[in-house]
Amino acid sequence: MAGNRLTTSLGWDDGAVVAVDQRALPHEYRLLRLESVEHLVEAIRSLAIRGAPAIGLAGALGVALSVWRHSDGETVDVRAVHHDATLLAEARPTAVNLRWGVSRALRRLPDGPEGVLAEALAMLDEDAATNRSAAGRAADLVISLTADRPARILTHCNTGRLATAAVGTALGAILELAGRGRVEEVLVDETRPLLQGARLTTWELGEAGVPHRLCVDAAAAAAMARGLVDCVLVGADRIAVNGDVANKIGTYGLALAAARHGVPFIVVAPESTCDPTLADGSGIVLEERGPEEVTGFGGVQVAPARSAVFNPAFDVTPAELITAIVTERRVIRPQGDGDGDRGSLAERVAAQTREVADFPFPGVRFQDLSGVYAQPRLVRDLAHALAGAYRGRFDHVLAVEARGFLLGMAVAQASAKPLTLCRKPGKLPGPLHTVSYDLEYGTDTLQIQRDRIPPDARVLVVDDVLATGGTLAAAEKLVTAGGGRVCGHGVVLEIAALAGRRRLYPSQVFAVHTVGGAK
Ligand SMILES: CSC[C@@H](O)[C@@H](O)C(=O)COP(=O)(O)O
Repeated sequence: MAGNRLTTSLGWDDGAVVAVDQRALPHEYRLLRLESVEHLVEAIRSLAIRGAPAIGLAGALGVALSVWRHSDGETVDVRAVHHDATLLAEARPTAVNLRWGVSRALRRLPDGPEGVLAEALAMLDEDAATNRSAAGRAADLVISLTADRPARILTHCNTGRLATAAVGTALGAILELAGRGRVEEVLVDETRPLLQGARLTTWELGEAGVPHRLCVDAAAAAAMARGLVDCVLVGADRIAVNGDVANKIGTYGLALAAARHGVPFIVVAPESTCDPTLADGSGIVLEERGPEEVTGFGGVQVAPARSAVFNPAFDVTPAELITAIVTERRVIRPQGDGDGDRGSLAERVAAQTREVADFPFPGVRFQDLSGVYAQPRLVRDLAHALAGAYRGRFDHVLAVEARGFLLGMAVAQASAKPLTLCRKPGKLPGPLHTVSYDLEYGTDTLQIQRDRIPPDARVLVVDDVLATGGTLAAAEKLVTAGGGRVCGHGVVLEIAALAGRRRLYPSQVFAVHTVGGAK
């Protein structure tokens, strides 16, 4: 088969498993023809075939190979097949997909070689459909959680077509986003020690023409701190019932950094990666690999000979650090799932917003967001969306009294930036900056303390509703009076008919949800 290209990362060819040799990429595209279970097991152990979905499919094809080898046309040596199945299932311990693939193919043993092979090939087709569905769902979620512009995405390891039978999981979602014009750049962790990111993900992104930059694993947290990442997308090797996720070593550190910087952390995986037997991640066996993967680099010994080595291939990310797990069937919110979590952020806001006629004065249609504040996860997602819209462009949050305080605090926490309160008269001890302005109904005055916002600070102004823009324009004047600079305004709801956006021009406005008219 050498010289040919497979349309998938692995398949079946006349009594043999064929697979792209992922050890040789990106320098050489080499195909393996594996005619014995022993060779297939070795290919899985040595990461010639790798990635949870791909090794699951390899396990199923391996059972087909075993039945093929141990059949005389009339009967199958069932003992020998079960022996091979055990070897296959134990080739690597962490990805539950491997056992899933082996046992699913084994269930067709009574149907003989053709039945088992048909099952394995059906699983390849299913994986393609699974990839498409999960990738589309994850892309929708990323768009709903990030600002209305192409996203900067960080990914780890390789979760693309090499790791699956089709477009991939997390990388599939990235390609889907790129197809929708929603990717500015992908930061690719090199993924020490075996460099699946540097060798394989960059290769796949290059072939797909998606802009990307490679970084050392240790640069990921710094990239988030510098506001270069809007979202982290990774795959998984095993997902416990509570949402703890095992994935390539380094994933846990990424999740910690993402939580620190308010960056959404999304896992994309097939349902076959979910392990219903494990209540949480503490029971996941984490593969430890040989010391030579760490002591050397590119075939050159870099550490002193016989250095002791700690080389776990995977880690477990606790559910509490994960924004969402997306499969082909569902979006799981490990921190809690409720009706309010479904749909885009704008739809969720719309569902929780009530318009009240003639309040507080006749002729005014009041937008009551009380329902929004009653949904803690919605507030968290709003805060991440507002902070994400200006990521890397602000170092201070200003919240406007009164309902803006609720949101401003959440944005300050999500972005780890200091918060200043912009208050009505008589609430703050001086010295103060004061501005009076016209309201949609009447006039009002706002104040901030003079020493709160450092000179030259880049300030994100947060409020719940943008109506005429009078309040936010006044808040902007207070910021500039203190020597600061407004980088933009963030609101949950914009009433377009009142043209507040025009009043604030040229300052940028990010609104999660817009309603047409209200007066
Ligand atoms: C769609 S692949 C998902 C995971 O399997 C992937 O992120 C990963 O950790 C792979 O590890 P590997 O050791 O390369 O098999």
